[in-house]
Amino acid sequence: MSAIIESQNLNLFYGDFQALYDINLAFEPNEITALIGPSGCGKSTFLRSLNRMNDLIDGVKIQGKILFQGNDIYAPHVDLVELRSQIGMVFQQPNPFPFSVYDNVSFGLKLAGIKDKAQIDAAVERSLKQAAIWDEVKDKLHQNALSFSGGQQQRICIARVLAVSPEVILMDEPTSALDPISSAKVEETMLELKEQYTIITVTHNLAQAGRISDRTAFFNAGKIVEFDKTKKMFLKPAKQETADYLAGKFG
Ligand SMILES: Nc1ncnc2c1ncn2[C@@H]1O[C@H](COP(=O)(O)OP(=O)(O)OP(=O)(O)O)[C@@H](O)[C@H]1O
Repeated sequence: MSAIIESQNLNLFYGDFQALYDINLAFEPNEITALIGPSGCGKSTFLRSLNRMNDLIDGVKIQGKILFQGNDIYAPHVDLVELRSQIGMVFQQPNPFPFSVYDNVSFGLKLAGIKDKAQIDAAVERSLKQAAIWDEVKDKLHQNALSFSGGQQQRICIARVLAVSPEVILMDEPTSALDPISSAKVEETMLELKEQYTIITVTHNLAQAGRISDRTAFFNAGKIVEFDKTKKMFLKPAKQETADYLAGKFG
């Protein structure tokens, strides 16, 4: 299989501080990859590099390449709105806009210039169904998204990403702000979504990584220590450092 998105010798600096060192990771389509590691090891920084969210931060310097479908996303003239519709992101805190469910989910389509109401209605329904929230909101599409529970808001945010038909979905601790039942629903949704999308998720929850991910990348101090199939890494890690982290000896 060939990777849908990959980093090649990625180094990232915040001013003088180097946060990532020579990261080479290739992500297979239709898989969930978990990024794990102790606090501050660079997981979120790496995730944000994959759709250029770090561009928003002053003083960031990036070396190396991120190839998406073979093309360097840091090449000049890359359209960032288009890039972020192909590589969407879901954040730790559900962050719906303070307007209706319908307006949240259709936001990206309208931004892309789509005006046909029937087309927008169909995309809103498809996305909410894929995000496993349709049944809960179908009669409340014009209710403010902020009036729903945290778990529902997170699935509305997932639907907002899906509406613009991404290939890759980046998730930064998507369940850590949720109660266990909402978390389980989001995990179930992720497993359904991988049939059609590629998911890369940061998680502090090793049990969650074990439950839902196909592969795991273990970061420590800005470097990749180990990257392998999750079952293999969790049962028989290649490096002592990984074994110690998985055993809870640090981090
Ligand atoms: N905007 C920034 N400016 C300067 N340094 C930053 C910035 N964002 C992150 N860092 C530093 O880069 C390093 C990696 O941070 P990052 O948030 O990527 O780690 P993480 O593994 O995602 O951590 P956590 O699990 O706590 O979220 C840390 O030392 C952090 O302090």
